Amino acid sequence: MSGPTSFGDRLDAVFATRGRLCVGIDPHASLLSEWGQSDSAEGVREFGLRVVEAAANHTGIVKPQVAFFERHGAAGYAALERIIREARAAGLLVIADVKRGDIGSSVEAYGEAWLRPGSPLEADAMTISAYQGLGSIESVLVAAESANKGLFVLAATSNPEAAAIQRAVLQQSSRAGSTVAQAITSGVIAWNEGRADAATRSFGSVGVVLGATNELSLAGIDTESEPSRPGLPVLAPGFGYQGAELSDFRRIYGALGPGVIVSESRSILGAGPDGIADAIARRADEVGAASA
Ligand SMILES: O=C(O)c1cc(=O)[nH]c(=O)n1[C@@H]1O[C@H](COP(=O)(O)O)[C@@H](O)[C@H]1O
Repeated sequence: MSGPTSFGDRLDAVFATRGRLCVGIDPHASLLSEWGQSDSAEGVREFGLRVVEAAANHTGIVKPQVAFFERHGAAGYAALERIIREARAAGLLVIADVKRGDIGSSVEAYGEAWLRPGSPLEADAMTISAYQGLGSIESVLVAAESANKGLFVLAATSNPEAAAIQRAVLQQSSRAGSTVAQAITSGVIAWNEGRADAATRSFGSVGVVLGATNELSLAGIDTESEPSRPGLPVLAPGFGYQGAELSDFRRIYGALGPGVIVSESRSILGAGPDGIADAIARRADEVGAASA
């Protein structure tokens, strides 16, 4: 096949060739110290490049968490630019974990920062928040689609505080009676189904974040019905450090399993610079077995 490939199709190819483990690049101050790096822009850069090198040999997806780079201001951003560039050059799919959200032209500018081809921070996908309404991120949905980029919209996140808002039931709109998480997920599925070439895509280019620690049925997420077409990409943090067990993968995600990206940060990064490659290789095997 020639020509540019949609994010969903690239994700499908990565799943097939490199598996579904995503390594989070979260240079916490405590980890930097364990890794023998200073808590500085240089330290986060060296940490990130080391993770990229190890990930490129054993898995297909990385997710830098922008907050840990933003702590170091402009120099932190320069470090992140380099890490993203090297990760993409090594063939990794990069999900920028930025959790942006705003309205109209403001959110459109966030989309340009992280997804526009040629932007210094260009990634393959970004995390985004639609709590101002799914319509508030329409401009980014459109821009991502035309640039063959991906989005992961927060739906049912892994943190315990999220339930009160994400499980709240909508009073108005065409999705009245749905939970917030369910309405966001249905809206994302509808968007993917509405693309002109949807029938030929294995996965849509827009996914949702569904934390593995969340009780998804209480959030109104349907994990039992036939999967949507194209399939729904699901970014799944919560395994590892936050306590969810890979042995529960099927129970948690059910029919959504084929689209799930297992994302872990501290549980892998804690292996340190000398153990990181083995830790990624081992976890990638475990994720492959649990999701097979
Ligand atoms: O969007 C995310 O990646 C995310 C969503 C969510 O619901 N929960 C969640 O923990 N995350 C991110 O996933 C990473 C989890 O890190 P660990 O708990 O160390 O595996 C952090 O970068 C979080 O910001």
